[in-house]
Amino acid sequence: MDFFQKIYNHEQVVICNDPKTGLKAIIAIHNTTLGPATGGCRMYPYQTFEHALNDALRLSKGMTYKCVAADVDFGGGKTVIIGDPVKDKTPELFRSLGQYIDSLNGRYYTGTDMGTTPEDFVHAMKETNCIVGLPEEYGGSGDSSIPTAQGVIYGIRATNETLYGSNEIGDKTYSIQGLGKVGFKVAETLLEAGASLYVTDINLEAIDALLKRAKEIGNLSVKVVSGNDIYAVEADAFVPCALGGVINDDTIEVLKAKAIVGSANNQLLDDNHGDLLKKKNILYAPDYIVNAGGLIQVSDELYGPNKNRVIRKTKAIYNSLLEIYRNADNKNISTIESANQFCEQKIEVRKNRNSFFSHHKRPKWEIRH
Ligand SMILES: NC(=O)C1=CN([C@@H]2O[C@H](COP(=O)(O)OP(=O)(O)OC[C@H]3O[C@@H](n4cnc5c(N)ncnc54)[C@H](O)[C@@H]3O)[C@@H](O)[C@H]2O)C=CC1
Ligand SMILES: O=C(O)CCC(=O)C(=O)O
Repeated sequence: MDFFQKIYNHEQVVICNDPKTGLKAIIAIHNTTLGPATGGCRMYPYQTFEHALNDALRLSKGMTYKCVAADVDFGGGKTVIIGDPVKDKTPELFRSLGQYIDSLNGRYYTGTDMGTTPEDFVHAMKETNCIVGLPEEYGGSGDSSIPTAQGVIYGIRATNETLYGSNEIGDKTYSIQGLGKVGFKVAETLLEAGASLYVTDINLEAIDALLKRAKEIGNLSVKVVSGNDIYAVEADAFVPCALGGVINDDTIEVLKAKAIVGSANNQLLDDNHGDLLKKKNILYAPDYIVNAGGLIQVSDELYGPNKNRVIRKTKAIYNSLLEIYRNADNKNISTIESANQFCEQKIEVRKNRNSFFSHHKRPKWEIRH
């Protein structure tokens, strides 16, 4: 497909190339109808530029929807750095990225995503004010995976409520893919509630750490499975907390879980996989609804951090998801279609208001500099 066709629905795509620091990155700004774009920065050893571009485009579009659904006055954007987070990180690389972000003059704010940590952005912040999710000692709101994990737990509760008429989480079995910043915390909460788990991670240290934590909690109902075996285990809910695209023709074929609720961005390889899940009677919690906790926290920083506001907005994930499930059921559509319609209607309303009043004066609020 032609490059411009591919980016047709995006407002702007910035290619960052700095041979002096080794930075190769793509910043994708999808839509700024609601406000300046925001979205974390992922670092991954993409095999090709095409893979990286596709990821940036899909992730930034997801951020637009996530902002609408979470009632956050931002638009959707995302950065991907092509590189290995274990070997290729340097302070200079992140300072260079900071300069590119700064060149966008407040059109885009970034922070962490898979493969990056708040500490990386302490370097980037030396070059730009447009950084969120910094460590608390640098004036940020700290680890955004905490509210993200809380949001996933609210999502699991709403799903259990819909399927079983009770939002209890402790009497069920969950299969968790990925025990990183979010997946580990979700696993911990489920174990504390008394649940049984199947877990997998390509990082064996993460698995060891969870087994150790399970011992401390006193719940040893953790079974470790390898790789793709996670899809076929008998679980009440599959909880994807690693990569996107994991819900596809192959995995839907073998999935035994009755529901999917996880933090991974872009879990469905394609939106038509939402229909396939519906056909198979697997209740899918749209990823961008349940994983909004981190976004809620980092965007809140721009008003001055306030933990109570973050907790209140993260809790709202529970009712939003119940409403999306109800609408999907009433209209006989997939849950992702139900969530998309909910967001697209809101964007349309805002677009009309923007063109009526003077849209170019955004942002209306006083952003901290
Ligand atoms: N951190 C946050 O606040 C948010 C994270 N997300 C999404 O949630 C997902 C997880 O994010 P984090 O926990 O922050 O990332 P992370 O990088 O801390 O953890 C990801 C974990 O998945 C594991 N993993 C990678 N490939 C795997 C595979 N094929 N099979 C099993 N495990 C695999 C990694 O070893 C790592 O332990 C990502 O898709 C991210 O975009 C979404 C919203 C906010
Ligand atoms: O906006 C951010 O910096 C963090 C949130 C994010 O990237 C996400 O929810 O995927």
